[in-house]
Amino acid sequence: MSSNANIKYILEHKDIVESHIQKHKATWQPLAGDQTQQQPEDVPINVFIRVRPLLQHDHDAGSYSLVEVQDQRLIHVTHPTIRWAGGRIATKTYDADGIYPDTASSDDVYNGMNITREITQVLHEHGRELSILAYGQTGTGKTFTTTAIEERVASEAFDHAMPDYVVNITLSILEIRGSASYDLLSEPALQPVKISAASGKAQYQGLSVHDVASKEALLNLVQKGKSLRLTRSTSKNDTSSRSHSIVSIKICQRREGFPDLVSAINIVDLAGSERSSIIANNSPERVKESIDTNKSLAALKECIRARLSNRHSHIPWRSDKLTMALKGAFDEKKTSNKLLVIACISPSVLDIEDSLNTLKYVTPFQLSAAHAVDAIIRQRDFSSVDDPRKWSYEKSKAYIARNMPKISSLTDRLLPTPTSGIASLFPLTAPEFEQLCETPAPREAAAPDARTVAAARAWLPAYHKKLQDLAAKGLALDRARTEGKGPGSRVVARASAGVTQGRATKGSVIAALNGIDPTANETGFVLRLAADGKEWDKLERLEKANQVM
Ligand SMILES: Nc1ncnc2c1ncn2[C@@H]1O[C@H](COP(=O)(O)OP(=O)(O)OP(=O)(O)O)[C@@H](O)[C@H]1O
Repeated sequence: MSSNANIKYILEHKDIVESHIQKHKATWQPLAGDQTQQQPEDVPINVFIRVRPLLQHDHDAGSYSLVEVQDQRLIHVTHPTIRWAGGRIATKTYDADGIYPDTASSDDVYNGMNITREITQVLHEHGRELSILAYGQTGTGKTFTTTAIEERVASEAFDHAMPDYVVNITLSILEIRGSASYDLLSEPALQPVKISAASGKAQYQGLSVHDVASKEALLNLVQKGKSLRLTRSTSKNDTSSRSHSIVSIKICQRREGFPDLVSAINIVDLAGSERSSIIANNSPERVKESIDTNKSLAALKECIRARLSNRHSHIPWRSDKLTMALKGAFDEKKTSNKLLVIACISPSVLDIEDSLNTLKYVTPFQLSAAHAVDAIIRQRDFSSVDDPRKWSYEKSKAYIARNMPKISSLTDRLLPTPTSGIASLFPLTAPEFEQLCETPAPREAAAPDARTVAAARAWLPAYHKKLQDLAAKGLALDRARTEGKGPGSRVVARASAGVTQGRATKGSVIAALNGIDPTANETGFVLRLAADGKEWDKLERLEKANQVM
């Protein structure tokens, strides 16, 4: 089923989805006290997640939130999907070093990310580099978040400098647009910058460096430079930044008789990631831009992964301009350098695929030993009163039949003797067990009532019309392709005959929908909707009883 059709269905069935979310909430397991703590300081990367509020365009579309923040380490994202075979609602849990719900202020985020602590360390150690990187789909709050971070970093870079040292701060802002790079502070504006890799680091040709004497001067320049970033209107954001911007603040501290302390802070507002299905509907220029963006985000991921692996893997930082510019963040030799990644996500139904993609991208950047989700699975014991391992044979069998229809045919193998309980399911891992439990129960048969019959009668003409169009289109397509001799033509002809003679059955509809007509998914969705999603079986019985045909 197409993604739009899926979303439409989810929007229209908010009650079902919200009831699933409530049920899932009842199963939340709190983290043990020590697991709620921030990760230790001495890891090279920390990952944070910020959820933006629903925006006006979400409300206008009737959207709602599928994201629940449990606490500062755990977030749950519900993902309903609709297929011909039925709907499925699953909730996935992710963890991070800090998670900020839509109610969190930018100060909450800044404090939670411990940026003040990191800046103090940067200012006290020669050669240390801090990189703060905002990642996420377009329109999720990366610029909103990095702008607030820049404001506070601008003050703290001055405020937390070493006492008795003379402080000299410089600023440069680089913009990377696909394969080209520009100086956002040059005069005249937007001069190209050549980035190359030499002597183990990025070299810039044409990037201007500006002295800043105060917090205000620094912020003015940042605002001026970032206002020149390439923006376009996208479906999610009227002023979407279509480039990566890297604000680099270098701090040089001098004191007579002491070695100089030179350190750096990079604040990176990445271009929004986009899914290929969205990219495909755009102009060739936009398509290329998005492909370049996605390529550089993929290169970034490779470098971060390589940095985290314990195998001293080769770090492919030369593979892209972005990774060259952020080399310090992956430099294994500079163990005190730190990368803070903040993933920005939207809670809206409209964006759920992208939000999941963002979480899938960033959460592996944590060191797995400290993963809170792993910890929960480890700590979970099934010793509560309702411990499934202690269920009787009957209770276990009934549970499988009710909640796990996909494996109910295996019940005899799972529960081979009357003394076996659901514990026979183990050694399924806890997540596998949960996954199975999430499979929706089969629909219950109920006699069609008068309202159902009336509803079915009301939509039936539209249903027939749709099928006729579909069959005609399918036939034409097939004729053109096979001159009426291909195997598909017989299926279409049968479906078509069924339709035109008013004998459409569920089988002929599915035959017509499956693989013959390019719009089959959408049409299938219309039919499902017309049948109110749950009414298909009832309808079939009505058809059989000739009540509506
Ligand atoms: N936490 C938040 N609270 C209130 N509004 C927010 C929040 N996060 C984002 N917004 C609003 O959402 C819109 C999009 O935010 P922003 O431009 O920062 O997104 P972005 O991720 O940088 O997008 P792009 O990648 O397209 O540039 C803006 O109108 C912004 O004000």
